Amino acid sequence: MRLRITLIALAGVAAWLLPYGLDSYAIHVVNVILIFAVLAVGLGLCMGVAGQVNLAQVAFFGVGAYATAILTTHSGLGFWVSGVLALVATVVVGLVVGTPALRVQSHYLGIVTLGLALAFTNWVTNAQLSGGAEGISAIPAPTLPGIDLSNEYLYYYVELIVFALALTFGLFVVRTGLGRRLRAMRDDSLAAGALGAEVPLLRMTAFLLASVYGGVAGVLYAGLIRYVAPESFGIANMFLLLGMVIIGGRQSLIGCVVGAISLYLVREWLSDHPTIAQLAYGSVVVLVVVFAPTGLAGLPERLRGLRRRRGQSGTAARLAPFRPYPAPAEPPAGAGEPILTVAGVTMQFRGLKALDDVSLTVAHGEIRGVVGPNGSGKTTLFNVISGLYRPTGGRVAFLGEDMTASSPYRLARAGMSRTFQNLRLFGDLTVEENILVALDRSRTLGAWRYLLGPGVILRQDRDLHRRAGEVLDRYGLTAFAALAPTSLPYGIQRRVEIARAVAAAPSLLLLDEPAAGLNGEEVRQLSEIVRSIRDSGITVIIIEHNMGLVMSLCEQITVLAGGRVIAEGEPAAIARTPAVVEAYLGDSMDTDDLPSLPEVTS
Ligand SMILES: Nc1ncnc2c1ncn2[C@@H]1O[C@H](COP(=O)(O)OP(=O)(O)OP(=O)(O)O)[C@@H](O)[C@H]1O
Repeated sequence: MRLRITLIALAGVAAWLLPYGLDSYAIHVVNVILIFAVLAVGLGLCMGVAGQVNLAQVAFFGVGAYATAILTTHSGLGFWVSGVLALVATVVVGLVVGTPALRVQSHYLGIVTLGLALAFTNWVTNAQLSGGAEGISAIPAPTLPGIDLSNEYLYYYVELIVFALALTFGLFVVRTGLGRRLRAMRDDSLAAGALGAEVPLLRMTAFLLASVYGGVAGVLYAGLIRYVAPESFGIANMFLLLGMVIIGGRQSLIGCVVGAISLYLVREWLSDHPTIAQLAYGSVVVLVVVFAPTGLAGLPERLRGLRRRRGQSGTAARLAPFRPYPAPAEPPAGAGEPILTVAGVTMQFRGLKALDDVSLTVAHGEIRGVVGPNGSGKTTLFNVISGLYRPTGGRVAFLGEDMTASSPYRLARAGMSRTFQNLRLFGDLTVEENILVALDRSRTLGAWRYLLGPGVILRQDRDLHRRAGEVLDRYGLTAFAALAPTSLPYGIQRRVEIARAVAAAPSLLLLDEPAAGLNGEEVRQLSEIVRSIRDSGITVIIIEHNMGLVMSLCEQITVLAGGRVIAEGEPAAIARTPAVVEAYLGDSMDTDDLPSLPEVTS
């Protein structure tokens, strides 16, 4: 920590003294680099941190610059007033660009945003208001009392302060709740949604953030160059920006700044050879993508990883025992009442009926098993219940409300949480951050606090870290808190996923084959964990092929075969049901002295 503060202080002093050693050309280059650095940080937030393809960053930049130019020259407004209005205009454009993000998947956004960027260049080249191909010149220099900002040495300090604020704000976002949710969405939007992250709004927020940075850079550019023309906001500069972010490291904002500095210097160096310059950027980007996919900023971490793989280091951390939840003093409210009702649900995938008129009711406080042969529709049932699939027929009611086809994040916020058959942990987040994403219930619409109440955000974050520490401790995972979950043995990853699902404070927990890939001792621990979760007041539905576990853990079992419920009842009775034995259990189970159960006819 002390080293970090010293480094920041040294960088601050160096940046403050920098103009003293520079001639007028060099300070101009530095000023332009700072503007590109602000742009790159904005693009890094949207593309790198949030994983949203954004080819409209250069258009945001253009809107900021052009709006300032138009307002100062045509409307006669002062520079700073125009700058603020230009920023508002850019944010409005950001909202428009971000709107498709509410519905369209990330890779299509590339096309949508590219279209918008091209439309912008087209408009400014042809519109009278924007001065056509000639652009707008004679933008008045910004003024500050007693300071002549037409002097680039002094303008540098304005830019430096804005850049420092922009970078600090970006880092603040990345390291707190909003940034964690954005990163979780980038890693696995499906799992993030299932934990309550409002994915569509988060996507939109990513574009809004990018637009703010684009607008700020545009205003600074208008004040520095005092002339705007279409070629500054065209596709060539968009690719330059993309190169900066890719080279620097998409996920690291500091990396984006390093990328902006290095690529702009290369551009300056090759400014007399534009064709070679384009080829050079292209080659550098390709080399980075192949040899350092995480960018320059990710290199130290990759080298550490390499050393670990060579056995020079490694974690000796051990899984500690699970500490059971204290049982609540009184039974949970509504005990015995239905918490989930699935009524006549059908799920048709083109020619295949994965679920056929499935009905079941689960009571508060129950552990329900769902079993059946491979392909019988168990996971599809979970996907319908948790909102990932919209059923072709039937209804799902949760906590007394019809929630059929509600989006996963709404169901998660209503109190439903789940794990996945094929583990969906956020691989680029640490184990602790995985838990933090689940614990954090803040609404995306509350993100305005980042601007107006950062103190509240910091306090919330401290509290979340404390609670994450408690969760990790309960699940015996403290030693793994700072590690990437994917670097851990399978059994530990399964436990992290369960801890994460429970951290979301559900009333209903869906576990999809939690024992898959676990050894005997791990299955025993799992059984203890699930029972304790239930005893703490959470209803559990568990899909499992491990019949020993299901029989010992579940109070009720629903058996699916070919997408239909073929039997339902207590474990002992299920094991005696001829249709179940025939469809699933085979004759390997000793069922002689178990009572038989009437088959469910539907
Ligand atoms: N998105 C989808 N598109 C098309 N078919 C699907 C889709 N999801 C599931 N299916 C099909 O639906 C059927 C039921 O699959 P599901 O994964 O629900 O079975 P399961 O009982 O969970 O199997 P397992 O025990 O192997 O996990 C399968 O035939 C599967 O191929």
